[in-house]
Amino acid sequence: MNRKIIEISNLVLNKEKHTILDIDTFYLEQGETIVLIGPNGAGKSTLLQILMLLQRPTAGDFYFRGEKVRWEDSLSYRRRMAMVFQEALLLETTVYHNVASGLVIRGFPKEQIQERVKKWLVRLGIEHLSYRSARSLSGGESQRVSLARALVLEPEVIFLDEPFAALDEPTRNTLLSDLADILRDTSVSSIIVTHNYAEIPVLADRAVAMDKGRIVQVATPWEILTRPASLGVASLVGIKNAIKGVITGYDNDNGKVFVKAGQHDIVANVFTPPNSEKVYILLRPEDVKMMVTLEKNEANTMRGRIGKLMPYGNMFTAVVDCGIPFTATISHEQALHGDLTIGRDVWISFSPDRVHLINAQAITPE
Ligand SMILES: Nc1ncnc2c1ncn2[C@@H]1O[C@H](COP(=O)(O)OP(=O)(O)OP(=O)(O)O)[C@@H](O)[C@H]1O
Repeated sequence: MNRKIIEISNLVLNKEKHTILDIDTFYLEQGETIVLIGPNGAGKSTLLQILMLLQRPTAGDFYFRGEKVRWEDSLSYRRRMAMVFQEALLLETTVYHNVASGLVIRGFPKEQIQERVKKWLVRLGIEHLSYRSARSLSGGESQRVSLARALVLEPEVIFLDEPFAALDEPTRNTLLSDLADILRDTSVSSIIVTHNYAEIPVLADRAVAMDKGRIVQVATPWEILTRPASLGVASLVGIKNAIKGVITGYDNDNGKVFVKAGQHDIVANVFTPPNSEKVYILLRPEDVKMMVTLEKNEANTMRGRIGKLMPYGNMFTAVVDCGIPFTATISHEQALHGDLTIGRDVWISFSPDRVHLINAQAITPE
């Protein structure tokens, strides 16, 4: 059985002599959630518009449930989809009528409308707001209404374009977790655009990274967060250490690669190293441990001085100058008990398992 709900290939969108999108292949499977990331202007929203059949590409194949899309019937496909935007676009009426409106337009019988609207108001925790004017709602409540409006249609695919971007952090976190539960419990397939990589492990079955109108990586959440394919993707997923190095040796039997970075010899446990001598060493700040006293002098342990402290969610990161700067997150204990002072001499350490190497030869400075 073809589990692909949406499949596109060789898709190109040109506007005013510029290529806005150029995508070889992309698909979305039944029940799957894809999180789409990319810098501003990468083409994420434009891709959603094409997948929603709101914009026709210049060229390319587009299949919906295995059948070639008929653009002249775009409305019939759109009725099987729903969209949620960053700003809740609500009608100036009650919450109940906002949620019911799509079903009314589609001519559903009254009892079915009441039943479905109630179900989704309850599911999104907004039943108590049913008779409130949509105008009087907070940002978080409005976005819950937007989600209910989309989900009440029981679409086959739902597209969400930065749905949490305008919300404060606690509101965002509860809504994020509720949405993740809903997406797991229903058979709806979804594509969610975000600039917040922390949403990837909560929501995604697969993550897709775009840049300059192209798809540059498709990966599992774990892969994209720890094994980004390029410096661009690394910066999108919060990798704060991208250190230039040169490969000095290999231990192929044990999957080890030795890299010189500044005056340091770094060990990476990597079975398929990049095909170049010059590399970037990529490391998540969470994988760099900072210590005031040295516990064990293992591989990849070095001495340095705290040069900068920065907020990082509810925590901090320290930039430790070891000849080259390494960014480390600081444990709760260290944050609470005052090990943090700029100028303090510390040790940092990271496991060879956590080191990801990418080719630096292919990267030309912009
Ligand atoms: N109708 C159009 N005519 C010309 N250029 C367009 C048109 N629509 C989009 N673009 C350009 O296409 C590029 C992709 O825009 P798009 O909004 O899809 O990016 P995005 O990844 O969603 O960005 P953001 O994260 O800022 O929302 C941008 O450079 C934009 O200016």
